[in-house]
Amino acid sequence: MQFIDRVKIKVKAGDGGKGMSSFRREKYVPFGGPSGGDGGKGGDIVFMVDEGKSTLLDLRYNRKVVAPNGVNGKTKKMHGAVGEDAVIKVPLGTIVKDAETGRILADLTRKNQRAIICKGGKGGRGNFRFKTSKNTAPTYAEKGGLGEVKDVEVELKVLADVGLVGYPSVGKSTLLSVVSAAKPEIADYHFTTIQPNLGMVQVPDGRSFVMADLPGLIDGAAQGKGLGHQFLRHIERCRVIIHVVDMGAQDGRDPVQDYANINKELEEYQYRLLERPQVVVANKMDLDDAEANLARFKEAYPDVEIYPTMTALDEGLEPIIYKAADLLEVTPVFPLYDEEEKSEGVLYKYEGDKPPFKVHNLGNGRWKLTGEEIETAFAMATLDTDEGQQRFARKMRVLGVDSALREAGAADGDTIELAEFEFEFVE
Ligand SMILES: Nc1nc2c(ncn2[C@@H]2O[C@H](COP(=O)(O)OP(=O)(O)OP(=O)(O)O)[C@@H](O)[C@H]2O)c(=O)[nH]1
Ligand SMILES: [Mg+2]
Repeated sequence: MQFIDRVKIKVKAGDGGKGMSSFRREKYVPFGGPSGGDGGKGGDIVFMVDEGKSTLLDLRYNRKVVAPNGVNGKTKKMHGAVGEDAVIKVPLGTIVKDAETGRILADLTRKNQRAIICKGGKGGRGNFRFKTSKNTAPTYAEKGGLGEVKDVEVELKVLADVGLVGYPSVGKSTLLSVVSAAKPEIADYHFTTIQPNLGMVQVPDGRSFVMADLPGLIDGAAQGKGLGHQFLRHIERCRVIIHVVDMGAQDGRDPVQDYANINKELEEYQYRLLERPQVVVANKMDLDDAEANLARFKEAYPDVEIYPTMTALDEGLEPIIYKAADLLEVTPVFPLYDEEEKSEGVLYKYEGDKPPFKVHNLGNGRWKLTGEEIETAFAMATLDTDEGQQRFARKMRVLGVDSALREAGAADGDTIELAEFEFEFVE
């Protein structure tokens, strides 16, 4: 599940300090030689991976980053101090492009990776450097070099960190709408949400993460009921789950049972989603039976930490945001893609669990892929951003199908079944 977070910023490396022009003046040394020191180098603009970050939110508030200049050279051959590098910390998977040319300046895919995006200007040389046998008293000293300036586009293909899970109409979309700027559709009928919505959540202490509002689950989802597989698949990439339970128990539902049922579906699904850390939310505490239901819930699950909320009234959400951020810090980062897997585009792997995909060998190296879940597979990687849809429509390439056909020895007109395939988006 991905969407694109993109910020344009201006960056400027520090200018080099001026070289000094001066002469030694000492007692008993009437004509001292040149003694002007070199200027310091200007600071570089460095982008660096910080695994603690998952969004580019900081950059939105700081659109111009300037590294300090080098200090001018001094007398007595003393160098000016070097300007410190300005280090811009970004999440793993960030790409830095030149905004004018679109050229990729850095693709930050490794832990602690650093990339110099703008070089600081060189320090100018002081006049003592220009002393020669012919000119023993040069007055000339160099100016410092200018620091590079660039407009850069910083781009991150974001994976959702936190996913909202629960039965339909428990208030998942409402929760996302309150804690982020996202505007998902909210309504009192089931399955209002059929595609994930993503929002950026900012924790008051400065941390931030991406939250996905997912379609509601129902009993039997793990067996594929009610588009269950499609919906559960979205959760695979979320590191932390916010499990929302409706304590109002409308529609004759029982929150105690609901909680167990949803966890059962998570457990039965192939990637053992139940092992993801959960924040359990008791929503709709404003409704009549909610208190009594919550008491029963606590009795049934004395070990479960539960957060009571009235999401629609924006009550009780802050502790949930903190808790989710804390859990993210101790939950491993899902790698965006491995080094080897990376080609020009981002490579996605889809492993089918339902009916395998069928490849119809049309001959002449052409083939057609069909299967119930193909759309889901593609949507999973593109998500429903406008940009994603366009990419989806125009620039996708499925890999490995030719070799699968070859291996199976499929003649023209034959159809083979495929359990998994890889695809990538090509720029
Ligand atoms: N009384 C009350 N109603 C709430 C609260 N939070 C949400 N609701 C209402 O519950 C209904 C469903 O809310 P949604 O946020 O659309 O629920 P959802 O879980 O996203 O539902 P699906 O997308 O269908 O899975 C809406 O009418 C909300 O206004 C709350 O704290 N109290
Ligand atoms: Mg919804």
